[in-house]
Amino acid sequence: MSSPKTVRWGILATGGIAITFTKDLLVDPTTRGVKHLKHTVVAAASSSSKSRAEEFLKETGSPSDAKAYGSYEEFVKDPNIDVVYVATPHSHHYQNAMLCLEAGKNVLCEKAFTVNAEQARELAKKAKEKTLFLMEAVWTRYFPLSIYVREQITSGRIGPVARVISDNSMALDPEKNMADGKNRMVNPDLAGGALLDLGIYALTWVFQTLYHTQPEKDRKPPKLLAFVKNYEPTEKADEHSTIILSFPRSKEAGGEAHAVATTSLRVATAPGGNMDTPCCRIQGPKGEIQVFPHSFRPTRTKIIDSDGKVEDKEWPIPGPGKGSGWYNGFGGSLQSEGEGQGMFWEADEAADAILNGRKEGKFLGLDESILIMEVMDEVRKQGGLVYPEKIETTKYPTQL
Ligand SMILES: NC(=O)C1=CN([C@@H]2O[C@H](COP(=O)(O)OP(=O)(O)OC[C@H]3O[C@@H](n4cnc5c(N)ncnc54)[C@H](OP(=O)(O)O)[C@@H]3O)[C@@H](O)[C@H]2O)C=CC1
Ligand SMILES: O=C1OC[C@@H](O)[C@H](O)[C@H]1O
Repeated sequence: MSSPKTVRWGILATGGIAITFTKDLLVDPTTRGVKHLKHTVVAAASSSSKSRAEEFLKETGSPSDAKAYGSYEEFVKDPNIDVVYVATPHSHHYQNAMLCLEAGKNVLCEKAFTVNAEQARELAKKAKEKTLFLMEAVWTRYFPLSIYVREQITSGRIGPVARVISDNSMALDPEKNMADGKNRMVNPDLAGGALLDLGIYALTWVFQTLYHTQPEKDRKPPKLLAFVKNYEPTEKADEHSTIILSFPRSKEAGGEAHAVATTSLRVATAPGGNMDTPCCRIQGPKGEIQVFPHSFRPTRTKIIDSDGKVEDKEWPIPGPGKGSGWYNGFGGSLQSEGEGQGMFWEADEAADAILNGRKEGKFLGLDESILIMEVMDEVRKQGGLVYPEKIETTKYPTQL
């Protein structure tokens, strides 16, 4: 077998998820059975200072010759970078990803892809114009667990999916943990709120089971009805959103299917850390597939056939040894020995695409990312949630 090809990553921003992702990236791919590619980190950039980027490279165990930059603009000029991982808040994705694409870099951009669908369309257009790879980093889609669930659906195990109930909620106690309103989870200037941060996963499960499993030519956008409750102290970020969706499908494909997607930063899918309640139920006439929390990093499925037979499966995330641990998304990293976070699977997909000349993600292409942004635009429209113009704009460059 030929030796593995190495893909050279640049990390844009040095916050919580950038640390977690980079540690996962540097886990030996053979520990998860990947032999044809390797990842390395050649550069990192911090908008705060060059010294922060240096500290980040040390903290993540990046190679000692990786270059530290104190400016994103300087960083994107580095000729050694094959692909940039964009790890800034949602508000900044459009400007930062556009900066990378304009500089000729492939991009893996954190979720939510952008603030609105128009920005997502502009990024897709630019990537196409420059023949570059661009993918929204919805890591969960690349979990073996997700692949298995989609295969169970397409193989007809539960019959045509009739209904999906999906929740991603975390009781973050915002008054206690985010009292000054500056935290990215509640800060309107950073496109905060449950919908874009957590709701995207509730929608991910709806879309990857009801939409992505359909043959491409049969996929149709859903109609929806939404309710949004704003977080009172800032009034411009949602504390929960509830979305009812109806997916049109041909009679042969099972006819119209329904979904309910809920998200909250006030109440939890797994209250008190109790993981026994499914975060997603995928229901068909021949049975039900249940996925257990958290919906962004699930590690258990249960399939209950209509005759009552139960298949309960655990999906441990491979290590080895010290993985990145479990990042709770608002300032802390809980180290768990032996497990990775599971972000390496999306990194493998991005690297594989780049090595093979593919321009989009296999399990989440740009059209689907754009459609999900359109759904979130509609939810915000129905709920009256508008972000500041400077982060909704498609004008590039805009100083944020
Ligand atoms: N896939 C997943 O599991 C997760 C994904 N995320 C996503 O990752 C992104 C970042 O989240 P997270 O890492 O938790 O956020 P953090 O606040 O921890 O980090 C964001 C980083 O972005 C940079 N940045 C640039 N401009 C700003 C600004 N005006 N305000 C704040 N930060 C800025 C900073 O890095 P610097 O100073 O170095 O430039 C900062 O450290 C979000 O899109 C979020 O949705 C978050 C958690 C989990
Ligand atoms: O993507 C995410 O997954 C984990 C959550 O805790 C975090 O807030 C979110 O950004």
